[in-house]
Amino acid sequence: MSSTIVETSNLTKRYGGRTVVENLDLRIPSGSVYGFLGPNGAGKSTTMKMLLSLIQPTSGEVQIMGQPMTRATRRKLLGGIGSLIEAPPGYAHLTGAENMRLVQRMLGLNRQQVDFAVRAVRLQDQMGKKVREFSLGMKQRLGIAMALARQPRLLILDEPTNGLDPAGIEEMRTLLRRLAGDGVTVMVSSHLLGEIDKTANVLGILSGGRMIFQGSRSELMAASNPDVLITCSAPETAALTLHAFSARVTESGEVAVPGLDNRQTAGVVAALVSEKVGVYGVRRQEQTLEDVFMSLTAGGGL
Ligand SMILES: Nc1ncnc2c1ncn2[C@@H]1O[C@H](COP(=O)(O)OP(=O)(O)OP(=O)(O)O)[C@@H](O)[C@H]1O
Repeated sequence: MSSTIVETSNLTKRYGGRTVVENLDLRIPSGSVYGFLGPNGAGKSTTMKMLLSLIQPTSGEVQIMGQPMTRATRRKLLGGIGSLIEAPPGYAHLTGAENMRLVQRMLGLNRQQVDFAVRAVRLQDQMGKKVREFSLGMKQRLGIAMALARQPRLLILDEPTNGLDPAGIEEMRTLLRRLAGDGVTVMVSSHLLGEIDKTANVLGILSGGRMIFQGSRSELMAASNPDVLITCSAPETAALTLHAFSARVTESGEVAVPGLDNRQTAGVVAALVSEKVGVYGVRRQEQTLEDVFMSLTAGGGL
């Protein structure tokens, strides 16, 4: 069995002359929580809709569970995928239980499957309420229960934390982790790294329709190249000496030099010493994952 549950090659979507998803090579390992990140408009929803065959790619391929998504395989493959795209589904004037019964009938499921899904999202005590009385978080969880009822191997969730308060976000995190623990692969999108970085073990970062990073959190941190900060006797002179490296003096009086590897750092220090600048200290700027994400998506790539 393939250890990659979703794989795309050169997946591309154009609307008119505009390319909104470009040559995407997505790799979602089986059993992972895959955090699909990118600013609004980056193309996350469009990609998810292509994975679900809701829209047709302009070019490129989608493989799910080792099989290409085609007209012939579509029905079977979609049977193994649960999804929540756009606003949570569910009829507001019906109760949670009535909504779930509709799903049960539509998909030809048994009672146990529905009960399992409702328990998985911890809604079993709220099912008598009308959906219009649900909080947004409860509506999202009901939507996930609907997606889970068919016991999918893959769950695709588009921004399930959108509009949730911090407690709701935390609840969603716990739920996704639990699902992954039960063996469901979860692909979840967000425009906020902080909302999914603790849940996801693989990250895919999209910017302007292109994948600018795909890998683990630690790979993302390793791929970043934080500024080198130099404390020295004559910051202005140092910045001038290192003008070619785009050095600048920071507010705290250090000299910040971007984009240096270790060898270049040693060269820069040697250059300062030969200019008779006293070098007191050299360190890398501390970066959070959020900093790396922000600079990646702002700059458009690694
Ligand atoms: N049917 C369509 N026709 C034309 N352009 C579209 C269509 N659907 C999406 N787009 C454009 O494609 C780009 C990507 O949209 P998409 O919804 O995939 O982004 P996203 O990353 O999911 O962002 P968001 O979080 O805001 O939904 C946007 O610029 C959007 O305007």
